[in-house]
Amino acid sequence: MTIENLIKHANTHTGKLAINVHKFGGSSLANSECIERVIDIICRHCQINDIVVVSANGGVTDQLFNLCQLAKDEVDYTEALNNLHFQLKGLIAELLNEQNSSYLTKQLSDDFLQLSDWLANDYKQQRNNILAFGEVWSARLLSAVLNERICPSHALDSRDFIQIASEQEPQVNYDYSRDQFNQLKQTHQLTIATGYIARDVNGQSCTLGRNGSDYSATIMAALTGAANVTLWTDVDGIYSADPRVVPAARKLHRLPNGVARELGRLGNPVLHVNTLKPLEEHATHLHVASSFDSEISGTEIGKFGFLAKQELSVTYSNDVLLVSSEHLSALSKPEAFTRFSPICFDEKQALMVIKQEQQKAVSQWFASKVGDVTFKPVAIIAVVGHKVAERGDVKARFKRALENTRTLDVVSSTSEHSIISVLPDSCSPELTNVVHHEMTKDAKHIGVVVAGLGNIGERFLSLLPNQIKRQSVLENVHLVGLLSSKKALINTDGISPKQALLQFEKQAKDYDETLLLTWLKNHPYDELIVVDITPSETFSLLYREFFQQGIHVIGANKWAASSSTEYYNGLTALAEQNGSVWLGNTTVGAGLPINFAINDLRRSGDEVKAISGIFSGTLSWLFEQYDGSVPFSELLTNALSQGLTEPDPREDLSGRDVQRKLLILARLAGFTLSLEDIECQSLVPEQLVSLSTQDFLKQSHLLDELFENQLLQAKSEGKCLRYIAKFEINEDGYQANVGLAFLDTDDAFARLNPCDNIFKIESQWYQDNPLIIRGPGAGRDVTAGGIHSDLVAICEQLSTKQHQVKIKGLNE
Ligand SMILES: NC(=O)C1=CN([C@@H]2O[C@H](COP(=O)(O)OP(=O)(O)OC[C@H]3O[C@@H](n4cnc5c(N)ncnc54)[C@H](O)[C@@H]3O)[C@@H](O)[C@H]2O)C=CC1
Ligand SMILES: N[C@@H](CC=O)C(=O)O
Repeated sequence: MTIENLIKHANTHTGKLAINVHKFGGSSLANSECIERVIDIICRHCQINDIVVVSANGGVTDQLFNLCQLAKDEVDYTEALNNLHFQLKGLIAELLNEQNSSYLTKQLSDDFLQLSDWLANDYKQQRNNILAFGEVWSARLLSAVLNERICPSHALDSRDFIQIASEQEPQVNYDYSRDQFNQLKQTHQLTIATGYIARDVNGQSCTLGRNGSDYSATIMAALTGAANVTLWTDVDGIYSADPRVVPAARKLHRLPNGVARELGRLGNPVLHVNTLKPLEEHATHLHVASSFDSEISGTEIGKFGFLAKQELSVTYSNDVLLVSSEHLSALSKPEAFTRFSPICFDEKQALMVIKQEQQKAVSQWFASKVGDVTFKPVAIIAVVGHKVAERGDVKARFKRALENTRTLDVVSSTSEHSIISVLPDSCSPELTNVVHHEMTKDAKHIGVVVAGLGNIGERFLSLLPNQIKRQSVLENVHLVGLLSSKKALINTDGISPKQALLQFEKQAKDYDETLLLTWLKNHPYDELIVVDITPSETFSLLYREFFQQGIHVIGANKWAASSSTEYYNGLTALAEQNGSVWLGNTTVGAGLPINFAINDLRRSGDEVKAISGIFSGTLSWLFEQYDGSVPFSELLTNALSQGLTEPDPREDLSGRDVQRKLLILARLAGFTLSLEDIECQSLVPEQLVSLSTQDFLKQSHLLDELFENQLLQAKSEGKCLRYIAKFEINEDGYQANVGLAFLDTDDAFARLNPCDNIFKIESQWYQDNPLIIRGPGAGRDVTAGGIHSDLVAICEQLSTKQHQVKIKGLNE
């Protein structure tokens, strides 16, 4: 959706649309290329009544700091000033047309006159005003570009409406700020507001400190009651450890509010503790997303259920101090807490752990008291997760991970969401990796969506609870979606496998493909598997979307694997490109390991020369039993009711199902062909071809005479009826066909149990004595079992797959 569409919408419905706040950090606005990306994100993700909060263009605040420092040191800053002016003029010229560019350049030049004057005469008093220029220029430029190209927009200087108590105590005066904002906000225009800056009660410019623009964004959300705040940044989410230190860190897709606050408190570089404060009393969801790849789903912070509460992460800090003093007793605990929010506090040992930057304030506090205080540099390592302090298993694992490490005996965090160990030496990357591995080694969460709840799908689901219980590799598998052709139930927090069909019956909503695809794009799982147990070609056309998102597919559905050569090759290439696993071992022979065997022969260097046999459980069941005593149509109805046939049995009788299976196997053996290359004999008479399935079943008695005649003829030659598939290579390439055959009654293909399939594989290694695979080739149990086998196989593969962390500057 582009913003133009939303403008139309906004003109009539502005009041009804929920407000979202989007914040772009400095690195996301560093140059014209980055700003173009931001504009693209705005077009795709913003509504006209949203608020965009911006930091200064990357590097500008540092340059302003530097100018202040040069002024203070009385060093000539002319060149640095000119360079900054030149850089900003260049950015304006690159992004705007001539008219707008000259207007903005003039404003910029006026600002530089003011800046020069302040630096020369009043840099101390005007320091915050000088720093504020960065955000003002950034907001002004972005707003001008949007106005020129995209939509009406206006820039606001947050100092004109955000009022805080003081720079040291940045509590917001919400009533005043909201009032001011409402007076300044223009309807039907996208608001671009400056981050990082505000004014105190005396009207002085203030800055909001580290991650100040994030704080501005959440303040804006609290002022406007926004539904979401997205922090667009240079990382694509919050990880279970700093990914620059721990390469195996996993993205935390959903963080409960309390856990996020604790991560911020312990110094997470993305989440500052102030950022979360304004949201404490609101139902606003906070997102962290990458402005460098807006399609990747980031981290969502809010209120979540069980699954998000299971997540653990590991964080450390080497910039902390152990404070010891007899005053740190129970009596002074409340005061110490109010003043310093220490990381750890142990009243029995009379010590606490604080951040290094708090040393001065703590010393001043102790100065008014009698007795000594000592500060000792230490480090901390912490495991953070929902109420971990109450989880004995987590504590035990944490202790085990620290077995060979020297620790001080202080582990009482001041939060229920962390367990902390204090280290006398700095925390090394090795230790962080060891602890992270121990805490998260079995935490890869795999979501499963099951499409098709019919004959086979239902049996697959009935086996699922026990499979999850018994197969350790399925331990972290969560059933999260159920789809039929008309209804869908998606529950990000998991659907109970035991109650799956009941919950589906009660809670499923009308199937909406757009909603489904949106959810799939943003799902919060480490891996997602779609199990396609539908007979639907339409559903198989979604595989492209799935593979584009790196989603894995288990297909019992044969459509995709037997699609045109071009489409099939495109699909397999796409899957490989995006790390998606596609398994479809039940597409041929139901649960029999035939696809697996051919794949394995090829993978290990053998060359398949011919594949033949009986590939249809349905036709095997029918012909093994059809002796003329019972009409053919009656047997067919019986096979249908046992779940042996395709939903429409003409798929079997026409030979199409067998034709598809032969194609799938030939492709697995490494040959390039398509359905048209396989000759197919249909057993469906012309007059039954175009009826609905219901009408066909009603008219199926019309099959009886045809099959009786075939049987009589076969018998007259001392033979029996079987439907055979055959692929073989010859001098011209290959030959492939499926059709009815009269076989000797003692032929290996004729002496099967009803419903059995038989596959004969001739290859370089199996020349004189072919490889034979035989067994039931259709039916609920064997097929559902085969799909479970694929599920276990995929989960095994995924358990060793490393997640690719995307961090600008690290691996991009
Ligand atoms: N019966 C057998 O022994 C074997 C069957 N298969 C394959 O298993 C698949 C399922 O077969 P059955 O369970 O017998 O079929 P069924 O007709 O009993 O059930 C099909 C299910 O798919 C759902 N569905 C149809 N179109 C859909 C769509 N576009 N989106 C979402 N759901 C959709 C239907 O609502 C229904 O729940 C077929 O592709 C079949 O070829 C594979 C191996 C063996
Ligand atoms: N109708 C099919 C079912 C499985 O694919 C068959 O009988 O082979």
